[in-house]
Order: sequence, then structure tokens, then C-alpha cells
Amino acid sequence: MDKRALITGITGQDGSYLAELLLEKGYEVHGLVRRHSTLNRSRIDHIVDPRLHLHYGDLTDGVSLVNLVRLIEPTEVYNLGAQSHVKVSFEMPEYTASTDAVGTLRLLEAIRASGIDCRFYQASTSEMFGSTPPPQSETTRFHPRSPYGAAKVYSHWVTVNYREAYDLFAVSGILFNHESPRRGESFVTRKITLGVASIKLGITDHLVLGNLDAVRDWGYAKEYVEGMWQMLQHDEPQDYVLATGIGTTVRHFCDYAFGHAGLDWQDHVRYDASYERPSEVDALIGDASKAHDVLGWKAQTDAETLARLMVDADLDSMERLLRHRSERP
Ligand SMILES: C[C@H]1O[C@H](OP(=O)(O)OP(=O)(O)OC[C@H]2O[C@@H](n3cnc4c(=O)[nH]c(N)nc43)[C@H](O)[C@@H]2O)[C@@H](O)[C@@H](O)C1=O
Repeated sequence: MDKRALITGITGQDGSYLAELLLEKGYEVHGLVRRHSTLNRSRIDHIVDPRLHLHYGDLTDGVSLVNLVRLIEPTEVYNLGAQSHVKVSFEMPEYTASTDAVGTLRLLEAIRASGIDCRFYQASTSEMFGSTPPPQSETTRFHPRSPYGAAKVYSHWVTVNYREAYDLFAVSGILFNHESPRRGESFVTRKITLGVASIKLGITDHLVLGNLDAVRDWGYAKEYVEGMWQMLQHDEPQDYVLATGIGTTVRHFCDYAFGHAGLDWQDHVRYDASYERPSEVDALIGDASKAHDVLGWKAQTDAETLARLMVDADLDSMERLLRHRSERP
């Protein structure tokens, strides 16, 4: 059978890694891209492959989803598109709900109404656990602490519902934080590694952050997209947690990242309350033993290794940029 995937959020960190993985595996890959006056495709620009197709559409536009699903007739749909910034979700709660909650429903309805035989992956998140203390697994109670987390809880349950009600092969991957050199610049890990590179190269001398006590379970995004794909290849549709099982504070991540560049974070990090959230998630540490037992998936990269590889990548690209600028006539 032809393997055809539709990825929402293909221009994001996970979407770009997943597109690469699926092309490697012989898929035809279709990506949903939102219309902007400027192209926002830096993460997929390097993919030159006639099997990659991009389509304008939006999770807030149900008609575009119906038309695309009918046109492409995908065998697998990965719903990675979202307003994914937790703090921004407090500022844009309605847009976040429309994209991250109702958007999933629109996409599921497009699949159901088209009548095609298709497997569905929902990008669920550890933010759904919110204030429920770690370790968190597939059976842990949800108590979201942001409009983002609440919207994702809706999407999680509507995915479960479409599986039960319509016998759709629909799975929900509950992924803990996963990072990479492609991570958006306003998420804390990338903000830190970009800050380290800027300080090391003398562009600035400090970095401003919020809550340093938050504990997150940071893994490497490239490994997590492999887990998404594995979930859709299993005989039974089930939900899985993907995580490293190790909790690290933002403070420790700073220590790893600055230390790797030969710097002391305490000399450079300043606090600003404006980066705090109205309600914070204190600690997320996942138990991914089900993914290991059923799929054979296991995270390979810990937070310290991740911090190092992200600092190296940011130093490298910033140095190249500076060199390029100095060489300009
Ligand atoms: C799994 C989950 O993962 C991500 O959500 P997140 O955990 O909120 O990620 P983050 O990198 O924005 O914050 C991590 C922690 O770091 C603290 N923190 C301190 N100072 C700053 C700061 O300056 N900026 C940011 N962004 N955070 C800061 C902040 O208060 C929080 O406690 C998204 O991918 C989301 O889509 C998702 O699903």
C-alpha cells in the first residue's frame, strides 16, 4: 500500500524531524502550512524531495481540512500543529482553544466524514498533568494549569472518543518536553543555549529568565518523532507517554549549558517576573515504561547532553553568521 502522511505543524521542530523520518521510510509527505506574508519554512527548506508537498490550510479552518483530507487521502495523519507556547496561551486563550482543542476535532471530523482508512496521531503533552505530582504515566490524573494544557486535555479525550465511537485508529502520544537545535527561540532551553552563544561571542553579557525552580523532563526531539511513528505502526491504537524519566530544573539546565561554554551561569542570568506564568507547572517527570515495553522505544539523550549539543549548534550558526557579516563588502 502507498504510504501517504499528512502532517499539521510541518514547519515546526517536530514536524520537520518527522517529515525527514517519513521520507526516509518511503512515505509521500504532505504538510499543512499556514499562510503568512513571510515564509516560515527555515526548518524544512533543506528538504529537497519531490515527495514532499506543502498545502495552505489552517486548523482553525475546517473547510480547508476537509478538502485536504479528501484530496490527499492520507494513510497516516500526524496532528502536530498548535499554538504551543504555554505562557502565550494565557494571553491568547481563545485562539489557543480554537487551534489546540477545536482544531483537533475539526481534523478528526474531516477524517471521519471522508470515510478514508487512516491512522491518526494526536500530539498530547505532559502539560495535561499540570499540578499532579510526578512521576506521571498514561494513568495519571490530568490537572492542567494553563489554557494550553486545558485545550490539550480536550484534544486528548476527543481522540480517545473517536477511537471508541468510530473505531478510528487514533492514538495520543503524551510527550514530555523535547528539544533540539530546531527548538523555537522563546522556549526556555533554546533561549538559554542562544543566550550562552551570544554571551560567549561577546554579543551580549546577560540573559533574562523567569522561574528557575521548575522541573522538566527534557529529551531530544529527534528521538521522540521516531516514537510517534512507532505508535501508528502497532497493531492496536493505544496512548503512550514518551519521556526520559529524569527531572532537571531550569537552573541545572543553565548550569549545563553555560558550563559547556566555560561560563558560570550565575554571572550572567538575571531574573524578571514578567516571564512567570499566572499558574506554573512545578514538576514534570515522565514514566515511559509502557512505550519501552510495548514499542521498544527508549530516550537516549539526557538533559546535559542535550544542552551541550544545542549550545554547540547555536555557537556554530552564530559564528558562521558573524563571519559572513564581517566578510560582506
Ligand atoms: C511539553 C510542553 O513543553 C513546552 O512547555 P513548557 O514546559 O512550558 O516549556 P518552556 O520551555 O516554555 O518552559 C519550561 C519552564 O521554564 C520556565 N522558564 C523560566 N524562565 C523562562 C523563560 O524565560 N522563558 C520560558 N519559555 N520559560 C521559562 C517556565 O516557567 C517553565 O516552567 C512546550 O513545548 C509545550 O508546548 C509542551 O507541550
